[in-house]
Amino acid sequence: MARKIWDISQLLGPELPVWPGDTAFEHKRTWQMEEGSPVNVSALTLSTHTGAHADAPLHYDASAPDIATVDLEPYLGECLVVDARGSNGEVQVGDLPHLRSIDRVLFRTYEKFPHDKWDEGFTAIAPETIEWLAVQGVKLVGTDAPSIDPQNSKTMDAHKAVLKADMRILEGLVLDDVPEGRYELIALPLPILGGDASPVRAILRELPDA
Ligand SMILES: N[C@@H](CC(=O)c1ccccc1NC=O)C(=O)O
Ligand SMILES: [Zn+2]
Ligand SMILES: [Zn+2]
Repeated sequence: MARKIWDISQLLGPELPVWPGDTAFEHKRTWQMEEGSPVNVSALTLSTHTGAHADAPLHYDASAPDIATVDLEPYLGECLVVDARGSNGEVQVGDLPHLRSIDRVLFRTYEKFPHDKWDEGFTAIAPETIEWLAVQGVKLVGTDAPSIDPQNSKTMDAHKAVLKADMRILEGLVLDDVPEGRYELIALPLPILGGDASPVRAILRELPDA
C-alpha cells in the first residue's frame, strides 16, 4: 500500500510573495522551441529564501557553514507536526505538547497559508522555545511562517538560539492540509556554493507501518 504524501512546498511563480526588499521570483525562457530551438530552456532569478526553504548557519553567522556544506541528515527523517495556530505573536514554550524522542518539529501557525499576499504579522518562534526544543534533543525546527524571528527583528534572537544549539531551520512550509502527528520529512537543500539558504521541495510521507 503506497504511503500518503503531503506536498508542503509553495508554488514558485510570479505571484509568489517575497520578503520586503528581497529578490522577486522570475522565470524566463532562454531558448524556445516555437522560435526554432530544438528544446525549451529557461532561467530562474530568485532569493535563496524563496518559498519553502532551508536556512544555512551562514545566514545568521558570517563565519558559519554554507548550505552546500551542511549535513543532509536533519532534512530527512521522522518529524512531529505541531498545531500552533493558537499562539499569538510568538510560539511559546507553553504552546508545546509533551515532546518524546523527536528530532524534527514543524509548527503550523496559519489557519490558511497566505499564498497571494505578504503577511508581515506572521507568528515567530520565541528564543526560549528554540532553547527548550534543543534541550529535548530537537535537531531541526520548521515553520509555515517566512521566518522564525519577527519581520522587524534586528537581533535575530531565535536564529541566534538555533546557532547556539546548531539546529537546522525550514521556513515557508505549507501545513494547511496536515493533521498534527508524526511523519517522515524529506526537504533536501540544493548544494549552492556560498549559499545562505536554499529552496527545498518539502514533503511529508506517512511513516511505514511499525
Ligand atoms: N527567510 C529569512 C527572512 C529574513 O531574511 C529576515 C528575517 C528577520 C529579519 C530580517 C530578515 N531579512 C532581512 O532583513 C529568514 O531566514 O528569516
Ligand atoms: Zn530564511
Ligand atoms: Zn530564517
